Amino acid sequence: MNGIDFYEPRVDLSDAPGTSPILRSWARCHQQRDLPDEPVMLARADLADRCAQHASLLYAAQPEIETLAGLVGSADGIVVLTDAAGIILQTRGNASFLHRADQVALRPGVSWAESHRGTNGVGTVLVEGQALSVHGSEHFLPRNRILSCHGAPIRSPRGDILGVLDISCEAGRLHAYALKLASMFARQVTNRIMEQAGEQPELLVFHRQHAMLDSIERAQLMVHDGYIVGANDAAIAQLDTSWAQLIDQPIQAWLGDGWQQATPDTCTLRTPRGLPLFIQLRRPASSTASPRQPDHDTQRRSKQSNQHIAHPSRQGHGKDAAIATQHGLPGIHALPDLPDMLRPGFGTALRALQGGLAVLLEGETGTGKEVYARRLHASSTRCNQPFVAINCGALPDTLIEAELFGYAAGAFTGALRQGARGRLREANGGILFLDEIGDMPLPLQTRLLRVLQEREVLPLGADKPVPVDFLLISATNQDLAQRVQDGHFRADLYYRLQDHRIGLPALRERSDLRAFLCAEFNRHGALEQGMTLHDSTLDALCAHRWPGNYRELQALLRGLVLRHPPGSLVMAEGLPDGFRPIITHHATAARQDGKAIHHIDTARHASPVCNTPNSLHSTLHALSAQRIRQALHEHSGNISRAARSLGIHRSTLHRYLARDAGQATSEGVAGR
Ligand SMILES: Nc1ncnc2c1ncn2[C@@H]1O[C@H](COP(=O)(O)OP(=O)(O)OP(=O)(O)O)[C@@H](O)[C@H]1O
Repeated sequence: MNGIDFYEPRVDLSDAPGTSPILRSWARCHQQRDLPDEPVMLARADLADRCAQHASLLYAAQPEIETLAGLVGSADGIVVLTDAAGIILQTRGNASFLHRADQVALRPGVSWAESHRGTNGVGTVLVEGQALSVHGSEHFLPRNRILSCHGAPIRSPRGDILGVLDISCEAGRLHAYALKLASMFARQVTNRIMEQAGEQPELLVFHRQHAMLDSIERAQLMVHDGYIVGANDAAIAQLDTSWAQLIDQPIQAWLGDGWQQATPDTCTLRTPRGLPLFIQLRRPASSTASPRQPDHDTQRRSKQSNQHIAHPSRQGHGKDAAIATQHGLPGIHALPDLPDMLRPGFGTALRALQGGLAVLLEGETGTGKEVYARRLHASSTRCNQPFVAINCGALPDTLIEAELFGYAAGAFTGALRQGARGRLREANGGILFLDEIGDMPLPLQTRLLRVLQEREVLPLGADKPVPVDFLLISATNQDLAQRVQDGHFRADLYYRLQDHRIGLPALRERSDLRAFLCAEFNRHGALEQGMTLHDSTLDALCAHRWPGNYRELQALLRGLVLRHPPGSLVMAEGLPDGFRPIITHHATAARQDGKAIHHIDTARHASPVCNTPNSLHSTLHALSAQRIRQALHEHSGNISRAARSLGIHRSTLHRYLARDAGQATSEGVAGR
């Protein structure tokens, strides 16, 4: 049997406790009285949510999983990928062993956290924070002793544990290289996250031996504005340091001035500690600008804002402009998807609209009323005709009449010589969308009612009305019936507008909120940048009220992606003010086929992640809050300048402030 040794599992309990990870784990399991008898598992829908949450990990790990499955599959083994809570996201490999593994619940959706499955090659790796093997009888639970497991933590470039890559096979059939393989492939996942991070930050590769620069042993550093924002474990080992000491430090402190000379061609440098290194710049921050221009952020921001402009789904949605006309744009595929709960009624709404009924969209601000109206337009037979959107709340009183109804030549001083058609006539043949209709001034309501009843417009100064043909969609975030009662809105217009009413649900009412938040986060660039929302962050986001609904969400996600370096595990403390971290000890109810089985204690299992070196550098802890406040004061609140004066990276100061705010908030709550 090539490469397979027979292994006699043995646990030497005579060893002093605490000397081996396996013994420490057994001691923990003995202490824990409520180790569950049955596997703790997620319902299928919850597993799908979990996979959406960890899409960037699954995406980055796929090549390794495929290659490894091919390797270990021939030796009757399987590859297992879990998240940082120990929940299996994916298994691949030998089909007959997959079947056997299924019998011991080594399958997607099951938690292999140590507190659920005892000592094992996933949960114990998470608690110990290191790669290790658990052979046969070393498993705490007798039923798992048919297994040999070799697990290695997958780390984010900032050192947080994102999950475990595990190779499992039958006990007694141990591949001699399994643990080394798992560790190498886990590192390769981190490397890929670093390499996939787009143009920025810069990526430096180094090693003491030239030939190793292209090997899996190569050290990698991500550098942003001269600060280290990510490292793989080979870099940590070669620099003989830890993530906590390295991250957010000036690269100069570790590699000296020589790093400035790094180019795609190999060069050499000597670190301040005298270590000679071969180094290459694998990814310059920008292909056009000099790699180390300080203005990277400006470039990044402008790239984002260009995307913002170019993204068709965001075109013409600005609420600043009172009026927007679009001819057949954007296409339906460019618009955000409708929430599931709105889909069944969409066809009816479209038929009603095309049949000439006035459609009224009601919902809080930012619930997607304009998106819905644009979808109706894009799906209608008038999709190639104009879509004229008028924000009735933003029209200046003086211009209203002329803008909406148009005017005849020479109608008033300053008027265009040839007159103006007015927006209502511009909608001719297409769709008129009256947004924030509840804010329309009363005199205008009277004129609008006449247009709707008679289907003709009388421009200012004209003596003959002009026929118009448009379909009407109105939208409001107010209680129109109440506005009528209060005398602010004409009752007859109110009834004329609502032949067909549609209520748009608030974001917080979405039943698929968790999965939706993950999907939107990925859509905003998190997938490509290897970013993951931590459980605590998702809990806080799901508990938020979202008064600004989708608009607020889009702004938040854009900010999160911009403020965190690629490969980040985004913790709740990294959320802005107002998103109070919620600590849930029984966050996810795990169900299968509708019946409750167990609670998966996500907060508890996430704790190994929280205990790993985190993003805040230790020198920052030493900086007193007062010094930070003083620096901010001295630089009039300018974060970049304050951070520079403190000698830390801007993103670090942002995270510190967010964390500080979070602490202040929870202290405030506790103090009440
Ligand atoms: N289902 C959705 N999924 C993702 N994003 C969405 C969704 N619906 C709307 N959005 C986004 O939310 C933002 C606000 O949408 P929209 O302008 O349609 O809301 P609104 O209800 O018309 O707001 P207001 O009441 O303030 O006029 C837009 O950027 C839009 O792209």
